[in-house]
Amino acid sequence: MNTRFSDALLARKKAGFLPVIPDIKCASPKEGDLLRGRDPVEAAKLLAKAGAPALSVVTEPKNFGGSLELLERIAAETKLPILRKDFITSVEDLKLTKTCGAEAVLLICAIQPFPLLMELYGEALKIGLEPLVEAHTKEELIMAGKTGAKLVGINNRNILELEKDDGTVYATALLAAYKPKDAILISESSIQTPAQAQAAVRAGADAVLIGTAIWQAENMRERYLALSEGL
Ligand SMILES: O=P(O)(O)OC[C@@H](O)[C@@H](O)c1c[nH]c2ccccc12
Repeated sequence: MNTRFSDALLARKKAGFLPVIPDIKCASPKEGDLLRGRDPVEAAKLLAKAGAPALSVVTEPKNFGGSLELLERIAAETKLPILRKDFITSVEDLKLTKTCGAEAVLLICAIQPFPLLMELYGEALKIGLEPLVEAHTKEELIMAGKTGAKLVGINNRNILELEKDDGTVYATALLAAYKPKDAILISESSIQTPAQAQAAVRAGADAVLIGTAIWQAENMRERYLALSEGL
């Protein structure tokens, strides 16, 4: 039996760590190439060894340099529950997500009307994927609640601007009060320091999702460990 994505986060929290989900992201529209010669599969393995309870893999190719092949390789080689991060808008895409070995899938409120979001949410569950419903505004969080989401993300940046804006964890602090009751909350994007990760948790997040700050570190393992401290 594979571990569920959300259970892995809660287990890490119980063990006394701040659950940090590393985002395996090859490039960012804001920062450009993030790999700087590193192999993303090796980096995923290194972060798994450092204690990451779960991973996120961005598969969008044009702006983020990802691929489904990358997802497949990381799922096979790390055995961790993986979230597929992309701009998913069809049931077909959900099926592919499962085939490639993901446990969870990102559904972004901002990119689809509510009926489609609802359909994708239901289909994801049927296929055996845990949906992470991502919001950036109060309205979107309320929309996430209406889907019945148990796993909710607050994106501190605006994904519609391809995250070129400067987000701050303040977005999590402002919006956390509107999260669906009993949902597990993940604060995503623009978290750079241990203090910011801790601030997101104080604001109500159960876990944080961090890409750029880990990739920009000279020593990814050390940066990962520093961000996970202090629960
Ligand atoms: O690199 P950062 O600022 O730590 O952010 C990671 C992640 O949250 C961000 O890349 C992201 C959030 N939602 C997305 C949807 C698609 C692609 C990427 C994303």
